[in-house]
Amino acid sequence: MTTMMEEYDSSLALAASGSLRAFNDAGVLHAADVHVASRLTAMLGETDESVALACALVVRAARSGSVCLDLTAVRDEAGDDGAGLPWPDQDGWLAALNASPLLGPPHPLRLEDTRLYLDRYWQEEKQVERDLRARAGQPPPVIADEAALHAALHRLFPDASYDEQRAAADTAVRQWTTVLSGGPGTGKTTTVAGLLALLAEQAEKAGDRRLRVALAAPTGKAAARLEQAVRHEMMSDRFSPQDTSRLGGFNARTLHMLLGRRPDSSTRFRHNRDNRLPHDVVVVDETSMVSLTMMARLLEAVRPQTRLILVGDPYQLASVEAGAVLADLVDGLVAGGHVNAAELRTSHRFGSEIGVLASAVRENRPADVLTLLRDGGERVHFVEEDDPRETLRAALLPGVLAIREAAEAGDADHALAALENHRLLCAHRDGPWGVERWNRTVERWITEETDDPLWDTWYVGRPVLVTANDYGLGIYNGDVGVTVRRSDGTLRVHINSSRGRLDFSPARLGNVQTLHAMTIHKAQGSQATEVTVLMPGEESRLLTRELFYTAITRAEDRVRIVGSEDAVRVALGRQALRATGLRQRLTGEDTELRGLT
Ligand SMILES: Nc1ncnc2c1ncn2[C@@H]1O[C@H](COP(=O)(O)OP(=O)(O)OP(=O)(O)O)[C@@H](O)[C@H]1O
Repeated sequence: MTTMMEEYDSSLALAASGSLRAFNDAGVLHAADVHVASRLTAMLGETDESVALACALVVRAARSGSVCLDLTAVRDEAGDDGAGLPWPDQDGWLAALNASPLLGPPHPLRLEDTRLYLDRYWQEEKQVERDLRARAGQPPPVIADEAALHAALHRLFPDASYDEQRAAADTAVRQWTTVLSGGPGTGKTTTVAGLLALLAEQAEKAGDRRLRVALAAPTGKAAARLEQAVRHEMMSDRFSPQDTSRLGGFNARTLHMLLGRRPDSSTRFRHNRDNRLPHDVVVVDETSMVSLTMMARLLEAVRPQTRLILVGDPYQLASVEAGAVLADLVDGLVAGGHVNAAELRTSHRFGSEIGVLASAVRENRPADVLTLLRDGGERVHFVEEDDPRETLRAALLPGVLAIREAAEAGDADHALAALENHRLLCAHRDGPWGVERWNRTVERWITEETDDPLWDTWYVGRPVLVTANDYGLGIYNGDVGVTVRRSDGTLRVHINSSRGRLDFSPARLGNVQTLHAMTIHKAQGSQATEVTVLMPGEESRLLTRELFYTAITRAEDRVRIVGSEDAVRVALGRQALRATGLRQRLTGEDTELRGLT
C-alpha cells in the first residue's frame, strides 16, 4: 500500500508497474527515468518490459554523466541497490532490444555491441570520432624550417628540467591534434607558451601572416588563469622580444564565447561546420571539464588545418555533463595510433608534499596517502577530530576577517587578494558537510567575533561565487568577488572576471552564492594558495578517488584534509565510473566501463 510519505516522494513513479516499478522502488531508477521510458515505449508501441527497463536505465546513465549504458556492466554497477531485482537475462535482453521499434526510425535509442545510447549522444560520439580520425588522417603539418625549430626548442626549453616539455612541444608542432596531459604543476602552461612561440616563428619562416591564436577554457575563471599564466611565461627571459612581438595580443575566452553563443540555443553555436573558426591554433585548457557535447561542437568548428591543443589532467573529475572526453582521448587517440603522446609527468610546482600526495591518491596507495596526510610536513595537514569546528575556526577565521577588514576599508585589491589565499571545499551542497551549512558556520563565527549580526544577504566582506554566465554583465560561472564598502557607505561587489576587474551594485547580481565554502565540482579550473577539504561521510556517493584528487590539487601551497581515515580509504577505493564508447571507437576495442585510471 502506498503510504503518505510515498505520495509526496518525487523520486517515486506511482503509475509504474512491473520491472520499472520494482527498480524504482529499490531506488535504482528515478521517477524521471521511468516517465521517459514509459512515454517512449507507449509512443512506439513497445510492450516488452525489458526494453522499457533498458530505456529507463540509459536515461539514468546519462543523468549521472555516462554517455551510454553498458548492458553487461549495469547490474554490477547498481551494487546493493540492484540486488534481488528482476534483471533480464543478458542474451534475451539484447535480442529484445535488437527487435525493438525503439531502435528503428526515428531512432530514439541506438545499440552498438552491448552499449545502448540515447540518439543524441550516439550522434555526438560518432561525430567526435569521425572528426578526430579525419584530422589525424591528413598529411602532417609542414615544418618550414627544421633548423630554426631545433634551435627554438632548445632556447625555449633550455635545460634537462625541460626535457619532457621540449619533447611534448616537438610532438605538438608535428601534428594537427595534441592532447597535452599532466597533473598540477607539471608545466602544461609553460609548454603551451613555448609551443605558441615555436608556431609563430614557423609561420614567419613560411612567409605566412601572423599566427591567429585562440585560448579557451570551459569556465571564465579557468580562461583567465590560462591567459595570465601564458602572459607570465612570455615575460620570462627564455622568450626573446621577437617571440613576444610575433605572438602579438591574445585573450583567453570561455569555450562558449569562442564558439559564439546563440540566443536561440545552448548547444549550438555561431561557429560550426559551415562557419569555421578562423584561428591557426586553438588551445583549450582544463579539457577534463569539457563534455562530449562541447567537444563535438568544438571539433566541428575548427578547420581541419587548425592545430588543436587539448590541455588537461585526465585524472580530475570529468565534466558536469555527460562524457569523460579527456580521459578517453588520452587513451584512445594514442593507443589507436592516431597521434603521438604529449604527456608531462614531473611536477615543478610543489617540489614536495602536495604533488607526492596527489600521485599517491591517483595511484590508489592508501598506506602512503595516510602516512603523507599524517606526517606530510608543513604543507599537508590531516584533521581527524570528531568535531573539528574549533580547530577550523582557529585556522580559518583570521583569513575571513582579513577579507572583511580590507572590504570595510574599501580596499578591493586587498580583499580580493585575501580571498585567493584560501578555499574551503565541500563534496556536497547540503547536509552536515555541505556548502550551505559551512557558509552559515563561517557567518556565525564572524558574528561572534565582530558582534555584527549580518542580517542582510549582502554584508561587507561577503565573498561570492558567480554561478552562471552573464554575458551582459561580462561575468562568468566560476568568477569570484568580494562585497566592499565605498566611502559613501554603499556596497559594491568587485569581481575578478576574465574581462578584468568589474564592480556592480549588489542588486544587479542574480546568480551568485556566498563563497566562504564551495563545492569541489565548482572549484575545478581554479586554485588557491591554501585549501581545506571537508571530506563527506563514508556513506556519501560522491566520495571517489577523482573527487579527492581534484580537491587536493586545487591547492597551490598547502592543503588541510578534514575527515576520517575511513572516508579517505573509501574515497581511494571508489572510482567515478562513466560508461562511454569513445575510447573503444578510437582504438577499435570492445566495450568496457570507463574508469579514469
Ligand atoms: N622545466 C621547469 N623547470 C622549473 N620550473 C618549471 C619548469 N616548467 C614549469 N616550471 C614552473 O613550475 C610552475 C608550474 O608550471 P605551469 O604553470 O606551466 O604548470 P601547469 O601544468 O600548467 O600547472 P597547473 O595545471 O597546476 O596550472 C610554474 O611556476 C613554472 O614557472
